Amino acid sequence: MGLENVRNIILVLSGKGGVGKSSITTQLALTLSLQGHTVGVLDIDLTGPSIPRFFGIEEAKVRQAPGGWVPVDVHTKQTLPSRTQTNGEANGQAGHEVGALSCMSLGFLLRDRGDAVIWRGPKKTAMVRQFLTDVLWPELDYLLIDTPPGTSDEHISLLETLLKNTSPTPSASLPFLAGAVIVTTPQAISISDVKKELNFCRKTSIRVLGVVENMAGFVCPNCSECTNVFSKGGGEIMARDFEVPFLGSVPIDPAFVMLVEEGIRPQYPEGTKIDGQDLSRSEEHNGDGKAGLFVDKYRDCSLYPLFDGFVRRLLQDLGNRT
Ligand SMILES: Nc1ncnc2c1ncn2[C@@H]1O[C@H](COP(=O)(O)OP(=O)(O)OP(=O)(O)O)[C@@H](O)[C@H]1O
Ligand code: SF4
Repeated sequence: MGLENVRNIILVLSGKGGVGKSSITTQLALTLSLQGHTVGVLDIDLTGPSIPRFFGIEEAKVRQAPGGWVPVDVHTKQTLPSRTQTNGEANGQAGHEVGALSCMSLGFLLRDRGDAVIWRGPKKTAMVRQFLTDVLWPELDYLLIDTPPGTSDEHISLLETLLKNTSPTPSASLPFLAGAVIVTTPQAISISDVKKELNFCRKTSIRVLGVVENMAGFVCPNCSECTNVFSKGGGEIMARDFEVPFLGSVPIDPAFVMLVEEGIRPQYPEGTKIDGQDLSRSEEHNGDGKAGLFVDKYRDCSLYPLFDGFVRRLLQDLGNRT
């Protein structure tokens, strides 16, 4: 079984496509790594494997070893230089310890990036099983599984295989199926879809670790304003109704898109604040294009402080089992 080196498994689910599930998975993984944990990401969104694009490693190829596939390293364990805050105080660290991050996705196995995957149920089922059993993960604190939207053949085979090979409690030697993070957007349609996802978790006894409401507002690239484009708060109300934790709202940040698309380090106008946190930094950065580590640039993104908070809350709930 390819999961024997994994301590905790977290699923990322969404009721419908395009709500930002893969971008949330990416940011949860980067944040866990920035908190010093060793992380893996398994992308089983077979019809739209986008995780390699988010990490900027689309050209990477997975190596076949005698026991299975060797996942691609997004970055290794290392120390990044510490950041200096705008108030001039160093953050108190000699450096920032970052845990290793590796990734497996069908995207690495397709001959051409544009190749479409049009498979029937049995082939999808076989592929998901193979991804769960044949990937040679290194020792991982957390494995995040990015799933396709909705509740599909992939989900059923994923759960069948996982429930056989994981433990529902953190005490056993098997990986702990910690639960699921559910991603939604504020629009009503996506919220009604996500209710189906919450019901799916109830029926399958998957613990909901939290709901994230993505694209809840817009960070203006010209001024320090974050505007709520859609009505905010639907995700929180729904989480309350279902008695599951609400992790928080994530605004649309054009700087995050530029980071993913162009590899450009996020920069914000003086005084930009999100949830009261000042994002301006005293350091001057030039546009360093594709060069430089993705995780290092992500530290400057407005969304990182939010995810840092989400992950801390989530791990506290889980009892920080690493
Ligand atoms: N908070 C955000 N700020 C800026 N861009 C975002 C944000 N969330 C998502 N995006 C962008 O929206 C697009 C869709 O996001 P993503 O691919 O994560 O959605 P998805 O739910 O995984 O989609 P699918 O189900 O089709 O795979 C991506 O280009 C992503 O960069
Ligand atoms: S929020 Fe203000 S600065 Fe930003 S685009 Fe709108 S009007 Fe312009």
